[in-house]
Amino acid sequence: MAQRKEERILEYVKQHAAEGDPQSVVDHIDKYCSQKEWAMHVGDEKGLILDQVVKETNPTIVLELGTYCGYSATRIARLLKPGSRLLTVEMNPENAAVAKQMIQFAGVQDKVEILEGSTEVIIPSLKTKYGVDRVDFVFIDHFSERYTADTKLLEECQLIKKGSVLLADNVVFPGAPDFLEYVRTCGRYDCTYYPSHLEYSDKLDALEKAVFKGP
Ligand SMILES: O=c1[nH]cnc2c(O)cc(-c3ccc(F)cc3)c(Cl)c12
Ligand SMILES: [Mg+2]
Repeated sequence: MAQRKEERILEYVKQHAAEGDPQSVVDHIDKYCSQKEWAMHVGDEKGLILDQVVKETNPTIVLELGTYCGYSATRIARLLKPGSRLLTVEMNPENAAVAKQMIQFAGVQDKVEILEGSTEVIIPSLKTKYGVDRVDFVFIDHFSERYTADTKLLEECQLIKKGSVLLADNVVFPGAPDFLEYVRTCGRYDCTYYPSHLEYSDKLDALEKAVFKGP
């Protein structure tokens, strides 16, 4: 029996999902985490909203804050057009190791790069160290206490441009009240609220989309 829950999830996927099939990986993580062990993936219900926003944005460069086991990285990467890429930031090295294997098993490793470290250090290095000019889509799903600071950092580093889409998870549970206040009142974002439920639960949660209108 693998020691950590995240390793047990990976083991279950490797034993039951179809290798090279990202949808199968996503479906099996959802199956395991709804039936056996709850885990903080964006999940199937909010995942459908994520899918819809990714499809309507059709991004070339995606930034994800909070990789965890690679569920949403796999979910997003399966929708990306050829030549596009997803950079995902994870500060927990054990989670990054699980995510790397999950993404590899799903066969989306050519589109996904895992950046290990904290967002406040990595975001300012994206242009110089990772050759990023602008990001088209940001999935914010790390720590709600960092949502506002990292959004301001993306603006200050000129990593988002007019039309860049931010999509934040957990704006109801655990909640990100200062983030909602900021994007809804600073005057630089067009915001949309998507009510849903916490992953694998009937607790209320929601996603907030904030489209940047420019500096
Ligand atoms: O920390 C999180 N980062 C990114 N997504 C998260 C998420 O989707 C859910 C939760 C959560 C919610 C309720 C609960 F009882 C335990 C955990 C957390 Cl804590 C995070
Ligand atoms: Mg989340």
